[in-house]
Amino acid sequence: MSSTPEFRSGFACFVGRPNAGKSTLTNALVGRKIVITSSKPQTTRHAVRGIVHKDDAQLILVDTPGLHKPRTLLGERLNDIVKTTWAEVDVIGICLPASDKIGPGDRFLVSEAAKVARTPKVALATKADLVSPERMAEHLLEIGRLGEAVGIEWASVIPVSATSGFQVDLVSDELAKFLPVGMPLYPDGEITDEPEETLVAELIREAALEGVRDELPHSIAVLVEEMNLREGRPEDKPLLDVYASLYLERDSQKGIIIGHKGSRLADVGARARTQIEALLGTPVYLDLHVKIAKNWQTDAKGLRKLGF
Ligand SMILES: Nc1nc2c(ncn2[C@@H]2O[C@H](COP(=O)(O)OP(=O)(O)OP(=O)(O)O)[C@@H](O)[C@H]2O)c(=O)[nH]1
Repeated sequence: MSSTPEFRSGFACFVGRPNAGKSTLTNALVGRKIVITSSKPQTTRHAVRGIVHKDDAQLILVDTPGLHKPRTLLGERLNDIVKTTWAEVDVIGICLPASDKIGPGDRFLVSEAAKVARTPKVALATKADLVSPERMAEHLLEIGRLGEAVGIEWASVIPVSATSGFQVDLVSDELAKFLPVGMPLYPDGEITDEPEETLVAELIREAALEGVRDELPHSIAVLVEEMNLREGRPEDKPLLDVYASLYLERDSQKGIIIGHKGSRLADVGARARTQIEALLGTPVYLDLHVKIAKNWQTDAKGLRKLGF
């Protein structure tokens, strides 16, 4: 038998009241890197915030909308969505900043999380660098008591500082323990901390290149012209409008990309749209136009912008 531990892959999300340090911890874990790839089917319909690549695991951090005390039916529905996510991930990290006393906001979140009984929960005492060891000890006791009060058995309780790096690796090790054994869901692909427009452009480019990479090796560039949430949509049914141009170098390449009666371009659009939705966690309307980049070829800055 091999002594190599099995590879694990799966999903985690961070829960915590505003300012609890979720984003900072996500960035620290991911190392400011977000991996985007289009060569594998996305396995989550939630927004991927970052992917932690470890030797023996791949931890995909997904985003959830904030949970609020429901005052309306819509509020309740939104909370249902959040709890569905909590039930779908493999482990939940609950961020409780050591710099603050546990308050009603924390209590509400933790008691809601307790209702998602089957997902393991790791308590993270964030912002450890801001407090004395005595205060941290007190905080850890409070966390223990809070768990008991709401019926959560913490899988572990970890002090961590995202800004100093203290125990950030321990957090990823601990979260990874709860992932199922499985192959990486994302390849070790391109790593970037680019803004969303660039990531979206890259997804469209990948979709367009699929199957024609040999014919059009470096000839496709994509520019996202505009990306906006459509106005007037109900809060629980957002739609993101994405207007993008797909630039080719020569007229003769148009046929390859567009296909018979536009069939290939329609496929490219559909594939890209699915990917963008998985990345951003929002339904997307994608308007994709094919253009020739002749004018760009004399414009060095424009070419660079397009990635030629
Ligand atoms: N000193 C210190 N500050 C931190 C740490 N983590 C986060 N912060 C700060 O705390 C503030 C909130 O951090 P965020 O990561 O944005 O918190 P969040 O939970 O994502 O907040 P929301 O997006 O509002 O839900 C920021 O000013 C961070 O710089 C930490 O480990 N140490």
